Amino acid sequence: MPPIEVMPSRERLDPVKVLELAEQLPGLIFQLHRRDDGHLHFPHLMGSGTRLLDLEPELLARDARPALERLHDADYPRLMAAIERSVRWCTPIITKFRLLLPGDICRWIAVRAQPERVDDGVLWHGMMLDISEQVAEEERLRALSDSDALTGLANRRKLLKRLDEEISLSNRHATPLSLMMLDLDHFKAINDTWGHLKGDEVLESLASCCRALLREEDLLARLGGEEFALVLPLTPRTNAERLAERLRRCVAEHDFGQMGAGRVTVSIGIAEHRVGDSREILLQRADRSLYQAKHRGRNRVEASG
Ligand SMILES: Nc1nc2c(ncn2[C@@H]2O[C@H](COP(=O)(O)OP(=O)(O)OP(=O)(O)O)[C@@H](O)[C@H]2O)c(=O)[nH]1
Repeated sequence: MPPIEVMPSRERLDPVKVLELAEQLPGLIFQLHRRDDGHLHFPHLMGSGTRLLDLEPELLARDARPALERLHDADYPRLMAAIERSVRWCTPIITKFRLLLPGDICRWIAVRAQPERVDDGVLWHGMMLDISEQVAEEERLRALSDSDALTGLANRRKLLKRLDEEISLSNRHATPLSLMMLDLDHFKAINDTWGHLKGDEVLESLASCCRALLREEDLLARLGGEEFALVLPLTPRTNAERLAERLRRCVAEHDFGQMGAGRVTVSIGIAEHRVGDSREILLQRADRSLYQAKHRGRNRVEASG
């Protein structure tokens, strides 16, 4: 048997074989040219990824627009800005974008391209790879790391992140922001009397009860155990108090199955953000209000702000 030449010398490389190999590559390799007048086209496109585009390479060799028109609306300006930055500073393009394909299919594509100045503009040598599966996995993991397994609500981590964002918006635009802390009353007794599983059901029902009364932009999170928190953007203290009273009543009147209505109650503490205060201070003030609600008899709302 003749020996297999694993790595033939460059001179003896068969150009046809090299082209065949390039066409088999997952993803695609390309050259993108930008003329000084801004016109973009792909002089070369190769690899199995060209089939994904479903556009004639000859067409794209003259004009890149049919491919660019397939970009997701939110990604088009970002990619154009990355191209312009690359032209200006001669830095590589390293980004990802969504491509909308016929049949409402959306794929995430990673691109990496090295610019080179040529006589009439800039020429990039690059590659693109379909990374939709990795992006979906990343999103799944992110959702898991941001949510509470029992109730499906946001967890403490997500709440703190969102609170930071809302505090910064409230500071910048002087818009109202309230934070609510909710804690089930005598939950230990519920567990002890009806069992831990029933306790879990109560926590899940409480989450649904609250969710039904909230706006899209409100964020309800389970901080742990029987303690919940609610971020209320654009909500002054008086409105938060009204909502808290509705939540309190909703829980007190809710029928939690075999236990009967009126056996589960919640205490609620509210604090309205004061411009300039830190996240920790807002959390402490809401906690203090909750403590007062417990101290003054439970199944009630207290606010500071
Ligand atoms: N079923 C269930 N119970 C939990 C969970 N996490 C914490 N708990 C229980 O919640 C109870 C909380 O008890 P405490 O902190 O004494 O509070 P409480 O009995 O609600 O009393 P007050 O808050 O003062 O009204 C404990 O018995 C915990 O075991 C959970 O995920 N599921």
